[in-house]
Amino acid sequence: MVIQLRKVLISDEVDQKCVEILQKNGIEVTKNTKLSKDELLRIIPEYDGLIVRSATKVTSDVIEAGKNLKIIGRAGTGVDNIDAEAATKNGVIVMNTPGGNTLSAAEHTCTLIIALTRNLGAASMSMKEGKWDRKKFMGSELYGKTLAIIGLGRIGKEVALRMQAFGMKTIGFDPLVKPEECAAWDTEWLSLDDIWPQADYITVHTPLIPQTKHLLNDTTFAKCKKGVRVVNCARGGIIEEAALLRALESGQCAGAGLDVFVEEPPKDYTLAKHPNVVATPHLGASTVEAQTRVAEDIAQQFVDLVQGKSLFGAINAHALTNALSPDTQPWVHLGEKLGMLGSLLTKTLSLCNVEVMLYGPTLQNAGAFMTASVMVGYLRTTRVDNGDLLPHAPNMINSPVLSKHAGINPNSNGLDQGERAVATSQFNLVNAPVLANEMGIVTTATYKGEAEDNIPSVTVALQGAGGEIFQLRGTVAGKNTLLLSLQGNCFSIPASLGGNTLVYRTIGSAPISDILAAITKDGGEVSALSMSSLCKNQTFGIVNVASNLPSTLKNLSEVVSNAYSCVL
Ligand SMILES: NC(=O)c1ccc[n+]([C@@H]2O[C@H](COP(=O)([O-])OP(=O)(O)OC[C@H]3O[C@@H](n4cnc5c(N)ncnc54)[C@H](O)[C@@H]3O)[C@@H](O)[C@H]2O)c1
Ligand SMILES: O=C(O)[C@H](O)COP(=O)(O)O
Repeated sequence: MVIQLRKVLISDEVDQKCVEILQKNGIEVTKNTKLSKDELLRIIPEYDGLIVRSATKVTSDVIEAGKNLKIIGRAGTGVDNIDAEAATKNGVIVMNTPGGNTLSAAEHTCTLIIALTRNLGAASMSMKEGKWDRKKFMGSELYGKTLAIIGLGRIGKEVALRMQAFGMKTIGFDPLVKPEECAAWDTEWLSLDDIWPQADYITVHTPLIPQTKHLLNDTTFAKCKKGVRVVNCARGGIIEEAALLRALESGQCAGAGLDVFVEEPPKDYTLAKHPNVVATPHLGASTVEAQTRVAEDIAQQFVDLVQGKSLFGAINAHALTNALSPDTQPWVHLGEKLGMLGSLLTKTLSLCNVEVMLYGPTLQNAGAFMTASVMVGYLRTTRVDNGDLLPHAPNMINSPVLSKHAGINPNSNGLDQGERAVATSQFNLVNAPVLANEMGIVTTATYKGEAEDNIPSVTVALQGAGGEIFQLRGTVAGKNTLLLSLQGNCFSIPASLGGNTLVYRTIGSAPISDILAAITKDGGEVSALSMSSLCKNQTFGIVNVASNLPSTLKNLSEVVSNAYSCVL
């Protein structure tokens, strides 16, 4: 999958370095940070790429309107303002810049902890009002206190290291970090239930996901020490705002440092205005250094992706890992072509399993992209044929997905009579695995070592609901994609897969001269024909057509059992 980016829109305040790097690499850039939602919807079809921070809400309607959109870049960490599921289904890569603002966010968290413990916000406000109130703002030391860190990832770790310098004991919880890992940076891993009663300070550094939403609520506040102080520099909603207000009012919570809010900007400022709250307007990443870093990172990541060098930062393109190098491109094309052929030749199969078997060391790590590319080809062939049927039987599960993504009216039976080969290009390595899964198709890839004939190759087994299996085997020679066998029927001279192609199956054998004559009568000009061996009383043929594809296969259909035309 070669990604071409001609035009990129930057719709949030991103450092100018981003523009410079993209332009230097031949990408046209528009920066407009004042777009309304309607304006964004109107202009997004012009762009291949979109770069945002947290202000632009990249909702499913924006993604669907972005007909040319290939990538959405987040100059920062959190991607919760981007509908990543909609992006995946539409084949759009979502990419962030992990780590670019870690230090700034960690420093801001530490600032909030320190500000809380010495009443900095309120004391400073009172000075501005001309007051000299020393008694009111008695603070407490951090030395010897326990800081609980929920989420021991990049920022959590940096906060621990910094607050240890104040003599704080750091404890924490993270389901994905092992106790020995955080012990290496002097942080004790504890369960949440063990954490609540021990913590003097709690800081959260997780994404906002169902498991972390309202992690601190009435119940968990009640388990904490009276006078616990809390900090949220991660995402609004990890600490339930209403519960926090109640805990502040009752004194169960002595103070809160908040950089993020459920609604930004908040409609209701009650929490921010509370005397025991230090609040900032989502400033964790707002430093010159972090903004320069994330701007450079996202631009360079775009350029590296276009140049096929790296997929760093992509969060939804698992199948693209290992798929970018020029050496793998012919294999990706082979997968697509085997998927298309398989789809054509198994019209009545209600597909439920696809097994991709990989032979030869070059394909050892190719499972994800080969499976995805087979599914791309399979799904794209929905409308390929000589115009009569969908090649795979639609069912309750797959038809809405197929219809939507192939642009077919779900209320019609599929194609209009006479409709010709039209591959749907919406399918790509990003969305095909997800859509296949949604259609109830289970895909597996297995590396099998060397093939018996030592040819590096891919065998695809398509299995229907009744257990019937259709197998295709192919290989790559240089940039050429070749078919080695269909259903075990071998092509002694591998069939070249590419361009305008006719595919046929005969029961028993049929004279080549009759087949060639029929194609000529149908209006096709044959440039090559490869015929398989006769096996299980059938043969297959692949015909490369030099002319346009014939508009009818009437004559060919009279001498073979099945005939199809497609563009491979
Ligand atoms: N305020 C800001 O300006 C600002 C700046 C940068 C990042 N952030 C936010 O900070 C948060 C952390 O960022 P990061 O770069 O450290 O991310 P990260 O991915 O490095 O770390 C997040 C950690 O949370 C852990 N986690 C997931 N579910 C959990 C759960 N149920 N309980 C405990 N831990 C859980 C993960 O395992 C991971 O280790 C994100 O929400 C990010 O959006 C905010
Ligand atoms: O997740 C992030 O990177 C931070 O929340 C920063 O958001 P911002 O780019 O809008 O400042």
